[in-house]
Amino acid sequence: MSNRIFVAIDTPDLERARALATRVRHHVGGLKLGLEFFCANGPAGVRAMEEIGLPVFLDLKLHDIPNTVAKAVQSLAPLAPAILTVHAAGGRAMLEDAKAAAHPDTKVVAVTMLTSLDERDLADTGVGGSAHDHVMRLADLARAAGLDGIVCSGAEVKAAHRAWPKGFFVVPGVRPANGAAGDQKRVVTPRQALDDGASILVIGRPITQAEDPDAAARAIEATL
Ligand SMILES: O=c1ccn([C@@H]2O[C@H](COP(=O)(O)O)[C@@H](O)[C@H]2O)c(=O)[nH]1
Repeated sequence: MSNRIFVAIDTPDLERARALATRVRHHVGGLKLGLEFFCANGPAGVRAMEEIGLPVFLDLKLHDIPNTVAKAVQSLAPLAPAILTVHAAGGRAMLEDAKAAAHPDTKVVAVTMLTSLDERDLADTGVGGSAHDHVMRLADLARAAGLDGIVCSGAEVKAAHRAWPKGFFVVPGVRPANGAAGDQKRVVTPRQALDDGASILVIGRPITQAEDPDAAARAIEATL
């Protein structure tokens, strides 16, 4: 994949999503559709976005008992997304069953620790220790369960890549130098994330909220 930016199309409005994706399509390598889009538009919306001709990453962060997640992944298989997310915290059986139920061409990746969280948030959920250790633990679990890779922040990707050289590493929480972090707490620049081993970068608001999304995507691409 020559362009490793997946633009996060976070809107419930299909027409806006289509317009945005069409506008930036020459400066990104794929489209990331998340819960906001999927809850509003469902599989038909995903198919409409696939027509734009870029790989689609379905970021649904599935997390439930193994049987429920496996059935959900099975229902999504006809869409054959390039990438699909589940939560690593669902445990080994859930991860194994999700991978087994997915379309064979879909990379199933496990969300480790959301980039909007820091160590204080982690402690609030009853998990002690560092973000680094938590991500590494969940990365080990994802690998043992046969997944293709993980979602982590740029702060952990170097260590995760070293421990899992063949893993696929999705890095959100990416901001151009001096870009507004918004609700993201573990943030790195696109260049840093790639240098440290990211397979793809997920970038939303720095592109989609820019006055000229096409120019913003082009400017980020130029830094890579
Ligand atoms: O840990 C995670 C996992 C997923 N995301 C998603 O990535 C984008 C980021 O959007 P920005 O506007 O660039 O902040 C968004 O769709 C999240 O759902 C994440 O941010 N962190």
